[in-house]
Amino acid sequence: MSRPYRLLVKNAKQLVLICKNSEKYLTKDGMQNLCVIENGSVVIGSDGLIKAVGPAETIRAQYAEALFDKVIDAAGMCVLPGLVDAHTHPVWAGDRVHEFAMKLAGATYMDVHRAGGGIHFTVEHTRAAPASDLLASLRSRLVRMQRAGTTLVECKSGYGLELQTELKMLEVIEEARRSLPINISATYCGAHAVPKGKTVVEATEDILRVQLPRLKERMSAGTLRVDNIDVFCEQGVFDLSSSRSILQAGKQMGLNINFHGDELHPMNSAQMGAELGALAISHLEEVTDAGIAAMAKAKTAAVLLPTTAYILRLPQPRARQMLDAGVIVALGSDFNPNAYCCSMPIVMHLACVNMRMSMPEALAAATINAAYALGRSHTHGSLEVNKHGDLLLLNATRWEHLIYQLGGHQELIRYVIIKGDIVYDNNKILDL
Ligand SMILES: N=CN[C@@H](CCC(=O)O)C(=O)O
Ligand SMILES: [Zn+2]
Repeated sequence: MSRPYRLLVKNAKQLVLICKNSEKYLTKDGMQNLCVIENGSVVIGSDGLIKAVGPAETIRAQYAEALFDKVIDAAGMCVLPGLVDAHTHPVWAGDRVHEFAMKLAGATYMDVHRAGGGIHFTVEHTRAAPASDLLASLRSRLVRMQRAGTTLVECKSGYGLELQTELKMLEVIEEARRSLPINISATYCGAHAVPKGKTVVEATEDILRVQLPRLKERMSAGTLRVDNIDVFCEQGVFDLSSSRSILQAGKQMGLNINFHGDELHPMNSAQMGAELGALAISHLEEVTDAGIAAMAKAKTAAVLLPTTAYILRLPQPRARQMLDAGVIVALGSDFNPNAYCCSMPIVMHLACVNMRMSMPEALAAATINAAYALGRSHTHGSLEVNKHGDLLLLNATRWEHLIYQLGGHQELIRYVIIKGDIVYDNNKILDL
């Protein structure tokens, strides 16, 4: 018989709870003043949920008689909630390393896209790839993210642009969800680009009349779980009105609206998303002041993606204006063949240096606010009783080292824990 408690992590130099009053998200001062306990412990039950967090002395007294499957002495270490990556495109075949060279030589994202590269290149390879290959590469990407501290990740389809391949991608995501410990939020992104040979109107019709109805059947039958609907709302891709009709149709099916907006051109995507009750909008490099105000009012999260602006040499999203206006700011890696980054610690570092966020703001954005953007902040994003026991242990006495040491997360992260189980032990890997 299993013992009543799965894990005790005791005596952490810093135990970073993020928040402690069941906040669904943090804004403004709440993001600056994270809840941190010096010398703390956390208890995870056999159901994988957090049973207690607090000062080490208090937990020691309360759990003096308890039995634990495992005890980790975290003296000299920091404990943080597992990181949440709110935006990724991790299912695809065919890398685009050749395009990186083109972009370094001056080609823009849309130059490459119009020349038949970019998303179209990946679509061609992903359509041709067997599901087993897509699953194998997805697994290794997710394991890589997990090693960098991510315990909940959003995963999009969107390199099929027709029913069969979009379903193939969502099935691969579903299989990963069933077979890997990492938590997944699945997103249907059939409107990621207008497929070759179709107009926007035809592509929109195909999504509304063919793809979404089939998806609805599969969701009702319980063979596919999809959480969010996404569209690339952009000049030369899906315009405002086609984006609106696709997002509305998804919402009617019970999906959360969570889409790409105002990336390369100001499209008024933010205002449209706020009006539709979008849970999140990603990118926002070109969002207007009115868009920022609308998102703050509607509690629509802004998922900022520092790797995109960095790699494409775009203007940075105006994080400071959004934060000052009270927008719920979250972060994502945007892992995709254009931006090959699996590491949320690197994303937080870029957010601090290039977008002028503070370290506490970046950590809040990569935990509780990213969980909010995925509709999961009641279960993830902070170390609070009854939430999932997903955490990281750092070989450092201050948590800020995770952001400060650019690219140092591989050495810093000692353990990654999901629902009380150790899913990554740095010492064991290094011993191999
Ligand atoms: N902007 C649209 N989609 C992706 C890029 C996808 C790709 O280039 O394959 C993004 O979020 O950056
Ligand atoms: Zn994206």
